Amino acid sequence: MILEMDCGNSFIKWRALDAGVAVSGGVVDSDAGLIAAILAVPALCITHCRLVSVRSDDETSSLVASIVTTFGVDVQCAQPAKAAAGVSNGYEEYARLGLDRWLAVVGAFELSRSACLVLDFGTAVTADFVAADGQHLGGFICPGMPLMRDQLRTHTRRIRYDDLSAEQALLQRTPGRTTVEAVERGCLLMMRGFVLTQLELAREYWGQDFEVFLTGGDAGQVKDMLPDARLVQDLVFVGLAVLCPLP
Ligand SMILES: Nc1ncnc2c1ncn2[C@@H]1O[C@H](COP(=O)(O)OP(=O)(O)OP(=O)(O)O)[C@@H](O)[C@H]1O
Ligand SMILES: CC(C)(CO)[C@@H](O)C(=O)NCCC(=O)O
Ligand SMILES: [K+]
Repeated sequence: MILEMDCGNSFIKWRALDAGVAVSGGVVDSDAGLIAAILAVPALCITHCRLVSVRSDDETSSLVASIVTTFGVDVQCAQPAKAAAGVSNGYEEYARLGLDRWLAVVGAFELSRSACLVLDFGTAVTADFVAADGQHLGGFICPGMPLMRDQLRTHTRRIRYDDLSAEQALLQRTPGRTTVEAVERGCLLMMRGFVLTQLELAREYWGQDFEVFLTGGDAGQVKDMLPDARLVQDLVFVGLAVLCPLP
């Protein structure tokens, strides 16, 4: 079985594949939580492991060490590249492009073989543009919902509310009549506005001739704006499998 992990800034997403099929997986918020979650699944026999991390080298090495010790397997870590799988990295310094973005772009191009706009709604929101010939043009990074709401909560005196009322507030998009509604809906509209500007740019480049890929925890909050977009929650894993093939 292959164990694969996507180590983001807030969460680690993991899953175990048996003959290419996901047999278990989850989302955890710490290394210890990850090991515990995997050990809690009966009859998981991990033989190979691959991961992508946007964390610091120290944090990533420490996670790799825990996996090696606990499961006795080698760990392949996705590495930056100037070009791979038909995609050319568009960054001036290719190694500075976030590896999750690089894998998502490789995954999207693998699935579409056409021009694509890749939108990731995680802790940060990112957009990446890939032309039909595989040239990555670059992209945009801005705060996602978790960062936007935390900035407001941290830097104001009177914005305070709990997670449950936040969830409730997002069920509608009319102007907020409570603080929680005003903040949650305001941040959501920022994110949705971002989507519109990215679409506008993609249309300037490619007309109607491109595919939109959505991924990340908050992708569901914009899906209705893009009926033709492909919501691929495991897009980073698609790219990871392309760049770190395992038997
Ligand atoms: N099952 C889930 N687990 C964790 N977060 C979720 C889940 N479903 C939705 N979310 C939302 O997704 C967002 C986090 O997205 P995601 O997990 O893609 O990012 P991340 O790994 O924290 O960050 P990044 O990949 O950008 O470094 C949060 O706003 C969270 O509320
Ligand atoms: C932007 C994030 C945080 C999104 O997860 C990640 O891709 C990252 O840390 N990137 C490095 C900076 C860059 O991509 O230019
Ligand atoms: K991500």
